[in-house]
Amino acid sequence: MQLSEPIGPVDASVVPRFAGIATFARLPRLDQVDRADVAVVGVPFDSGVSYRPGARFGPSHVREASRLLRPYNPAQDVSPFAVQQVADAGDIAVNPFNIDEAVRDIEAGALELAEKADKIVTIGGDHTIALPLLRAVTKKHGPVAVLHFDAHLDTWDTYFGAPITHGTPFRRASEEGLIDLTASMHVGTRGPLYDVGDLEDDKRLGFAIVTSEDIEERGVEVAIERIRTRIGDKPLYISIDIDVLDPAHAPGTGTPEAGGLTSRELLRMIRALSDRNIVGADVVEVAPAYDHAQLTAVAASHVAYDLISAMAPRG
Ligand SMILES: N=C(N)NCCCC(=O)O
Ligand SMILES: [Zn+2]
Ligand SMILES: [Zn+2]
Repeated sequence: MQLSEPIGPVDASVVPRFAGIATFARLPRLDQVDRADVAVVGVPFDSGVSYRPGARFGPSHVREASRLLRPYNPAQDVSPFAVQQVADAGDIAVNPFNIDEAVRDIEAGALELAEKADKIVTIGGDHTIALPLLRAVTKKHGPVAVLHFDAHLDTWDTYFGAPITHGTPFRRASEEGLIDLTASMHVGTRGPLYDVGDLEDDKRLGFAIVTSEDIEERGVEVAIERIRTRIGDKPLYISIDIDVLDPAHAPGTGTPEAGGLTSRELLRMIRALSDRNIVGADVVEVAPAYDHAQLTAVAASHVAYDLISAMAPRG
């Protein structure tokens, strides 16, 4: 925690929210506050995608859409920028032509940032980046419970022989022992797979699953109960692929799947985690070229805001 009062966002009643350079939620930059309880960092990398490219433009698009966020979050009864120092750490900019080098540099960038920030909320970028982010966060916390919101499993083995892609981060992370597989789960999965073996492989790794259909059939409350029981009080890393939302709520993404969650359902699940031990989070796969009226970026910025709110100290 900081000794002095946190420096909050630019006051929208003094400087109109559409003015000035966009940091996340108009927060100070990390170099303006020295250190932070929570740093928001962009990773503009999308060389791991299997379909539509463009998530490299995600961080700046989400920052633009985050101008409208306000300082008090009634859904969690917390002022997330007043009870902890939150700052924008800019981007970890990496080589778009060399995935191995990029992944090494994302991990190094996250480790360097962790010296100045207790927790990191990363805006992607494609889902490949979850692998180096997990490598970094587990250096401090050991294996973490991973709560993975996504239409996809992202535990496939390889694509075109490539082991590090946006469809494989949780396979590699499982193999490396980064994930506490007794406490991890996918939420919101749906849509066509390659083979029934995809699900068998995933189960063998040890993930539990709450599908989009489960949520439709049994409701969000039941899903929340299952999530809370599964993760317990383990150090928790939350990885949110924005394509967990239905394309109606998040069209701006690279591998959209019909039949997904509403943003209201997703936000409700995140808000139910404010008493858990969240050690880091990412929001990935926002691809502005397919977005309309900032629909996807507004959803992603609110998701990041509620993650930061859920990280805030209480009482
Ligand atoms: N991580 C995301 N968004 N997508 C993975 C899709 C893998 C595939 O193309 O089959
Ligand atoms: Zn996905
Ligand atoms: Zn994904």
